[in-house]
Amino acid sequence: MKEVKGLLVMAYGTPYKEEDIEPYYTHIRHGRRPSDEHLEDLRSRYEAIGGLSPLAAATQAQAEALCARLNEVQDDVEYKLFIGLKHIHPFIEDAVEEMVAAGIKEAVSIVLAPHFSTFSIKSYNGRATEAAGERLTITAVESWYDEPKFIAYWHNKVNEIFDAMSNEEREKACLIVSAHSLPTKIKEMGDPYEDQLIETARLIQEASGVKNVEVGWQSAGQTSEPWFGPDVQDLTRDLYEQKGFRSFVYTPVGFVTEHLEVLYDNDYECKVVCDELGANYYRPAMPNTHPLFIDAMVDAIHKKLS
Ligand SMILES: CC1=C(CCC(=O)O)c2cc3nc(cc4[nH]c(cc5[nH]c(cc1n2)c(C)c5CCC(=O)O)c(CCC(=O)O)c4C)C(CCC(=O)O)=C3C
Ligand SMILES: [Fe+2]
Repeated sequence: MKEVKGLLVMAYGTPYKEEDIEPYYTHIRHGRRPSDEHLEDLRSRYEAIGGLSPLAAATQAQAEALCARLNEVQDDVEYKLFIGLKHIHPFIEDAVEEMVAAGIKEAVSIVLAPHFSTFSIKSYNGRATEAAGERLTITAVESWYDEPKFIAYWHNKVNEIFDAMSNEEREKACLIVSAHSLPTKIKEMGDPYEDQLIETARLIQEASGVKNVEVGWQSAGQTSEPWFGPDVQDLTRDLYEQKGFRSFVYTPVGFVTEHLEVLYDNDYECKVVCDELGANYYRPAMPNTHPLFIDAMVDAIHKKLS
């Protein structure tokens, strides 16, 4: 009989219904309730993308596709899927309890976010191992931002857009590669997050041959401490004015699906800036369950386990 192992897929989580927004936001804020104003702001952003986020369904689909593919490409292990979310049920701790209850002794985990940071991946993995204790062993994939098939997914998408432009448009077009901003203080703790995004951008540029590539940050929190910048909206204005770019192609590679940050911060906010400037806005489809993307995560898992 095949050995059974747990596949723990972790992701951010999103409200399932309107009433979930407040506890969800409170959880993100480490238990401190957001002000009515902040709550209303978040509510209106979900409303602007059509109610709630497609993230819950997308996470489920990605996790199932990953598990199915892992079981398809090898014969030694039977992977059983468990989904654990950071800010809403089923929480990471719930998934670990389910694994224990299912008699799982060994699991491999992966987070549906490509870049490592102490604020993101480290905290997901810490919660999983803490919950597991001595009861099961979890081997964690820490990052996969440079997986060749992940880069291939993005450079194919980018090339499709740039190839469809006229030569004239292409000369004045810029690719903006971005991730969720984080407080810059993480750098003092030796956090690789910023360098990993810069490396993703370099790899996409190298593979695609696109001439104009810039790194930007998005969705920064509203606190007094400094966050990574430039913000993608300010960057768009500066590039338009200072470098004369007239078309912008946004690849929010720190995310893997069309959720609030992409649908609002890119497709609404960046689009508004482009419209104001009279520049062209492009945002290729997110990876979702694209085979190249799923296989990139399969490769990352196999490398980790080898
Ligand atoms: C690094 C990172 C990722 C990528 C890595 C990963 O995926 O783990 C990520 C993803 C996501 N973040 C998401 C949602 C939110 N993040 C927030 C707030 C924050 N995120 C942060 C960091 C990150 N976030 C931080 C440092 C804050 C400030 C916290 C504070 O206040 O101290 C807030 C509060 C309101 C606001 O600021 O917008 C919301 C609603 C959704 C789901 C969207 C949907 O529902 O479709 C997703 C995928
Ligand atoms: Fe977030």
